[in-house]
Amino acid sequence: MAALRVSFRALRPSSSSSSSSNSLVFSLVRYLSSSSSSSSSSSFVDSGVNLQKPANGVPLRRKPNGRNDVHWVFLGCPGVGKGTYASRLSNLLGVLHIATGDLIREELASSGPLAPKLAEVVNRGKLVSDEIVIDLLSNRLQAGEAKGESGFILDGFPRTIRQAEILEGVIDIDLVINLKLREDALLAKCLGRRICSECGGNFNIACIDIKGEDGKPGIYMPPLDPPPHCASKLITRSDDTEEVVKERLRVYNEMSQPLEEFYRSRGKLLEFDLPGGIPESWPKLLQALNLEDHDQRSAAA
Ligand SMILES: Nc1ncnc2c1ncn2[C@@H]1O[C@H](COP(=O)(O)OP(=O)(O)O)[C@@H](O)[C@H]1O
Repeated sequence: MAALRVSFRALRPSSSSSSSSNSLVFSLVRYLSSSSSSSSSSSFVDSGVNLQKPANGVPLRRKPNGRNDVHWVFLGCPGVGKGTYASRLSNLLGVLHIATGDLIREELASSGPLAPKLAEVVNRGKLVSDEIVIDLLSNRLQAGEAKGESGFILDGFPRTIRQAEILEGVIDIDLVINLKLREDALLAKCLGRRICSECGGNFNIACIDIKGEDGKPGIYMPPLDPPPHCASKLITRSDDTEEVVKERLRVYNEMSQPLEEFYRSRGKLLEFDLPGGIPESWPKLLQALNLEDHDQRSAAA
């Protein structure tokens, strides 16, 4: 994606001291071993209804060097588009996008000592242990910090209350965006997912067109087609089979309510119902976050 410029219509000053990524790295590990929990919450965002705007503007902190220092989390079912929107937002804001699913897949591809154990868990649609996920996340943050990276959007973490408690104990998460999509579209979205084995680009060949009925609105999500040079190199994730996706959806639904409540009760949850595909949803998500994408506006002009 081309570099994007962004204007912040509503900046809030930093409201509480938050640990640096460095202390997060070590604290994550320390917290895991002590397994204690604490919450350092400061309420930035009203608990939400659909498309509710943060009452006081989106919680962005601008560092003296002009970089943004956001600590955001994306929640949402498999197939909802967490990766797509987290990646777009991280480009827009100039912060890291860290997807624990990607970290796990990198570990799987490395054929390291953890790979066989991970493959067995992931390919059954189960959750990897908190210990392993936190270890991978800590390593990623540590590598990022060595390169001077700061600010992040987490995608796929936390997934359990324990992970949320550990994270909350070590860093002040500003905002949790909970993406939602009707159940009947999720399976199709997962099964339509394709990755270019060469460039790593993510595409979706599913065309979802669900008509409205009984007063419920329909939804149209066009495919996200690969460019011609990727079309012959598409692969499917090994856990995107119908059986495994159904298990992942079941596991997600089991864990999601307490997780949502965890963040709702801290005033950090922004609920966002996807109204359709990317062209329809992206501008509305930006609107809900009180952000502007200049490139998109000039492209539309
Ligand atoms: N935070 C996490 N805790 C435990 N397991 C995880 C976590 N994040 C990812 N995983 C594992 O990686 C798999 C793929 O995750 P992800 O790429 O986020 O896909 P999706 O959201 O579509 O299920 C999950 O099914 C799970 O096995």
